[in-house]
Amino acid sequence: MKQAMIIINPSSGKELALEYLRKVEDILREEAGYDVVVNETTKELDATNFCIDACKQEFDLVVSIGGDGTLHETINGLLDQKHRPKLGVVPLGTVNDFARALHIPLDPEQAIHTLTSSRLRRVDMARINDQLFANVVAAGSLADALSSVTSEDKSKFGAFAYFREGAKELLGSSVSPLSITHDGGTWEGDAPIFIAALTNSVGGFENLAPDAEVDDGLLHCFILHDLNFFNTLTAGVSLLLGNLKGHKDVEYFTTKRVSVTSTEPVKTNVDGEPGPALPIELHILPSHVQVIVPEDAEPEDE
Ligand SMILES: Nc1ncnc2c1ncn2[C@@H]1O[C@H](COP(=O)(O)OP(=O)(O)OP(=O)(O)O)[C@@H](O)[C@H]1O
Repeated sequence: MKQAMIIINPSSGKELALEYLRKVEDILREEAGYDVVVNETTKELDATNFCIDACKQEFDLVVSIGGDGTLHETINGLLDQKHRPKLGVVPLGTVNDFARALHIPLDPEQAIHTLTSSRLRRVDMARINDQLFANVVAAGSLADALSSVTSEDKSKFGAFAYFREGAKELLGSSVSPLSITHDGGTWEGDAPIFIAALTNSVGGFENLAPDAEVDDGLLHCFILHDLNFFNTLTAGVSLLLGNLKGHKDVEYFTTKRVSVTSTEPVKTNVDGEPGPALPIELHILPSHVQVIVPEDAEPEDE
């Protein structure tokens, strides 16, 4: 019989996570014909360890029920594994970038029904030092400011919580000396932030990297530099309009590999959570995981 593991963060989804759990179990058992194991997380890294078990025991499917934090921890269980189960996602977080990028419904009830879809999409992941990420890495003082956005603010303001925190930091015009080496050369200079995105949805802004496809085998990178008060406002407008890469103070490139170093201590943010300090090395892992997407999802599916 096919084996599915549900990894659920019971603290996500405004206390409703366990109610959704029963529905996911039912649909996987009765409609999709899986033998189902349920693992509830109680602390950081539980989701990673559960997913490692699912890989070692060659499960067919892992379903992550929770926010982007739980999803990020779950996909990290896939690191360096020979057998990688298919992935199902029931988004219960406040931003849910990964689900947005894959057109998985943000309504949990609808997302649960998607789990019976026969459509799979191969999705790129990327490696940063010794971990994986599914969505975005940001480095610089601005990235550090974004790490301080609370879940409460995210629920209240959505993507604007990041924008608000970012604008405050930019007004303080703190920059980091960065050296960024990618497939096309090296960029050196002072910048408040470097961003490498895998999908078009970053911090709930579906327009940050509109060209990024989940399976294009590329990291879409942005370096914001020379940002003063006026430029910050225009960069904000460009971000909302989806043409950030065309802004005069934004360097944009795509690459398969990129390394970022600094002569100063610089922090990073990985998939919305605090990440390792510089130096960092990123490289793309094309089509690394197969994700269940809605039957009517966009192209390039199997
Ligand atoms: N039982 C638990 N209680 C509290 N925290 C948990 C529990 N299990 C896991 N966690 C931690 O909570 C973190 C955040 O969880 P998750 O992203 O699922 O929810 P969220 O904070 O509601 O979502 P978002 O980040 O989108 O606001 C996880 O990265 C994990 O380390």
